[in-house]
Amino acid sequence: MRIGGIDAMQADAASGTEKEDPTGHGTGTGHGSEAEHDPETGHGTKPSTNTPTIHISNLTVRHRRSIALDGIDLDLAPGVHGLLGPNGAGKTSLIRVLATVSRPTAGRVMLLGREVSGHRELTAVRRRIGYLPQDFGFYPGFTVREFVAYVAWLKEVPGERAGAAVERAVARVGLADRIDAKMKTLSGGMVRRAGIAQAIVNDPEILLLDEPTNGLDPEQRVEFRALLRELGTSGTVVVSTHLVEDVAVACTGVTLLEGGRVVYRGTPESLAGEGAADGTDDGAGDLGGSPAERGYTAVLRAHRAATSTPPGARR
Ligand SMILES: Nc1ncnc2c1ncn2[C@@H]1O[C@H](COP(=O)(O)OP(=O)(O)OP(=O)(O)O)[C@@H](O)[C@H]1O
Repeated sequence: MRIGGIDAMQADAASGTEKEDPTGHGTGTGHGSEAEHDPETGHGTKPSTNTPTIHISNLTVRHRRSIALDGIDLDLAPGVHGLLGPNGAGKTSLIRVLATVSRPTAGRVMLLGREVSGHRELTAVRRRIGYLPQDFGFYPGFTVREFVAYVAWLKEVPGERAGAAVERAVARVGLADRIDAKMKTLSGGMVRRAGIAQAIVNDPEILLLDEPTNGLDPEQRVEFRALLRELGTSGTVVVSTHLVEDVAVACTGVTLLEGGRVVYRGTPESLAGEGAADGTDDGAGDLGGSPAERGYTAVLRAHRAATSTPPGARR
């Protein structure tokens, strides 16, 4: 059986990162191992709203000779956190470490109060995480229902709840009418929505979405923003995107990466304020840039001026 997206996974394997199953989740989700969930909710104990569910200190990720993440510190609590930054900033590298599919070169990562190092911690935490990779594989002959059910099984959603959980996740991404269609018959945007459905099927406490709105039409993007907000009320959502407007509308917090470092943290409102405070005429206004997009540009320019980094400089 051909598996879509297999090339990307082989490239990851060649780069020395952990082997993944076709959906892009790490192997060893611990299916069949001792469950540590709350029997009522299927979750572990939920952290209080202000407790960081993600704690990162001095995180470094190196890919051969390039440094993707350069000793970053980050604490994220429940809410929706937009991860912005130019191409190569390190967004995907960060999300992959948080999803436990690639290992840091150095530093400390704590997810849901657990240090993610040994196999036991990995299997326990993976059940409570949802992950949409930038490119994910799937069996083209699977229906949407089978694809999402497969991930529900990997995540150890109890059998008696799995069927309803799959239908709910698929409905939440607006694919209910295609639930029994084969994956290979879906459009690119629909495949992306099926990918989001598999990421939320276990009602994750940490949800990691790498460019989730890629390929979605404008109507779906608007609906997806509403879903993001809803998901952020019960968990910690990290969304990597180039669409600053998605962050402005749907996120409670913004983290901007450049060159593997955190160069800005704030709210969508404070980011928009950076654009107004900048005062330089960059032409973005003439071209219809929104306040948040002008803020994004202003922060990057200020950072580059301070560090004398030319735009697009390679590390
Ligand atoms: N498998 C790999 N092998 C070698 N270098 C890599 C690999 N993956 C990422 N890199 C490098 O690490 C850096 C960060 O890449 P990453 O994909 O994390 O950035 P990004 O912010 O997600 O970029 P984009 O917005 O283009 O998706 C880049 O310099 C990239 O070339």
